[in-house]
Amino acid sequence: MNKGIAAIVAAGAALATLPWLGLPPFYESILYLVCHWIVLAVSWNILSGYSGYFSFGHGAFFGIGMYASAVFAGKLGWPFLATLPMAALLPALLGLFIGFVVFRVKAVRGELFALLTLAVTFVVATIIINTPIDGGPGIYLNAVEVPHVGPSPASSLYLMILLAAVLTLVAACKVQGSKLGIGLFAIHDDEDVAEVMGVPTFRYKLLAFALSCALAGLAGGIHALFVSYVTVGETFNITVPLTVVLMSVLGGTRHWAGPAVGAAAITALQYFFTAGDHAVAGRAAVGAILVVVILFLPEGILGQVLKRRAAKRKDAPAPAPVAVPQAVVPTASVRPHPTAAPLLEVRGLSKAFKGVQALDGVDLQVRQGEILGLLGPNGSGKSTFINVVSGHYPLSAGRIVFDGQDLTGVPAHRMAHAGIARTYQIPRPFAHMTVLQNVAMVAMFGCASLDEKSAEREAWKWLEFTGLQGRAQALPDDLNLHQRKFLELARALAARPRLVLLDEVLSGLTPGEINEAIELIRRIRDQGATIVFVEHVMRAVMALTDRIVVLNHGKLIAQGHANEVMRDAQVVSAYLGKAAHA
Ligand SMILES: Nc1ncnc2c1ncn2[C@@H]1O[C@H](COP(=O)(O)OP(=O)(O)OP(=O)(O)O)[C@@H](O)[C@H]1O
Repeated sequence: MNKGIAAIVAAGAALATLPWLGLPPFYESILYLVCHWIVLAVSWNILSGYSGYFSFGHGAFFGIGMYASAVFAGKLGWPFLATLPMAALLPALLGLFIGFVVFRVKAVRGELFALLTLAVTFVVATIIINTPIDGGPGIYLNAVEVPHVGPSPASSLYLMILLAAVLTLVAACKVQGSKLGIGLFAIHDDEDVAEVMGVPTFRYKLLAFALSCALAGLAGGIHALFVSYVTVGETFNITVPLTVVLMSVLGGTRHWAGPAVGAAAITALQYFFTAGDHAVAGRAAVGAILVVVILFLPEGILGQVLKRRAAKRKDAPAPAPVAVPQAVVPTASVRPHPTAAPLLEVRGLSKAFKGVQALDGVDLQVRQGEILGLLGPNGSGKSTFINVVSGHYPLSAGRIVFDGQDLTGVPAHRMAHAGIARTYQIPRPFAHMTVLQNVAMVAMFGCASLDEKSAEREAWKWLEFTGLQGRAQALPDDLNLHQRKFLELARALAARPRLVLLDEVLSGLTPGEINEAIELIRRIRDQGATIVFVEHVMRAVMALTDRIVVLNHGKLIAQGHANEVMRDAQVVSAYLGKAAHA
């Protein structure tokens, strides 16, 4: 059991003794509310905080849970405990359905997802009030027997919500520490890159959404019995989503415990002011605190504490350098045989953007073990080629066959699993992950598919290889361009790919840095990787490539040995005049 889960279980066990301590009922009722909001805020955070998909529909899932228990126990006479699985299942199914439709559409991210989920709340409310589920008058649960979990009905309700809070916290903690959590954090920072690095983004978002909805529904089911009278007006309003967002932002969304801290703080504050008959002042105080937190602690209370601790760790001496592993010691050069089998074969590859034919029927083979230079004037389609072959963009026509496997139209994460890795011309690291985490996550999700510990070891190896080991705990924003480019390289290599697509890794580097990078690329090939190399720096092209192909207006106009291709009249007129000045 990890430390977080042990702490949650220990705290839960201690709080479970409360009903037998003979304390005034006041404690149970305030703790009920704290646990209630912990379930709602922490469950919301599993999707929205971790992956950045802010949902304003949490009220709908909570409300469906309430109505599930109200209908099954209040109207149909089910024993209350038997209604709770339904209270969790029904919102989870709705979440899966919404996610299945919405998560496929790239345009529905950010504020559109928030608005869409808010709209779901009103749609669900309208259906419930206009059908026999409620029909208007609300549902009474006075006659429903409270399960005898504790010494009194109030303490039984408290114990049930306490158990739900423990479950929710354990789930959030487990998710955060798992591959799912790391994938969700990557989605948060850059979903397209996460997919290209091997994260099955669609599946992960669906899983997180379903879990988040199920836990909100569970809180709703218990709350139906707590309030004992359920109405649409009181259930499906903006209060639940707004409150959980505020609690999570206050506590911090990047840690499972953040929303729990926010939930405890805001509930206690509101209770304090309400008990003193100053409810309005209480709301104003909560609002003022939030303004201060958003302005001065954008990562929330817990986020700030963790940041300070991380900063202290960064100041600590760097861990002893890892021994340079065997794999990075240059071996005898693995030059491709001229008749080596093609690792990648594209046929009729085309990509059209609105009004622009970026790739137009490109046929190309990349042989096992070669460094293929991809050249062409600006706008000729080189980056688009990499974007299409790595799955970043869907192709418009053509076929992609990799190692005999037809990868046409498969999602980008499957291309990564098959062994294709890439760098971005403008580095796109995951901004909230350290350099080490950026590289380790690719070792977990890419072709290597390592477990967390092995992935970290692998990441150290590539940081050592690229000379970034001293910056392992830095955030990408703290790196200069040279280091960010090498981070891109380290990430691509940590996947243990069979084909590496390098998109202008040398642009913007000084001559000394270019020499270093050329040496590095040689060493990558010497380990057996096949490389497609987009570059304008001609001396690097001449020094590194076995073969080059030249694109112009999305069409392949020449291919062969660099010396021959450079003399081709079409290449000279389309590209070389310009390249000479690059
Ligand atoms: N996302 C996009 N949306 C619309 N048009 C695009 C997009 N990406 C590329 N293009 C267009 O496709 C064409 C090819 O662009 P691409 O970036 O592949 O060229 P390139 O050869 O890599 O150029 P450079 O050397 O400047 O990087 C250009 O006309 C470009 O404007």
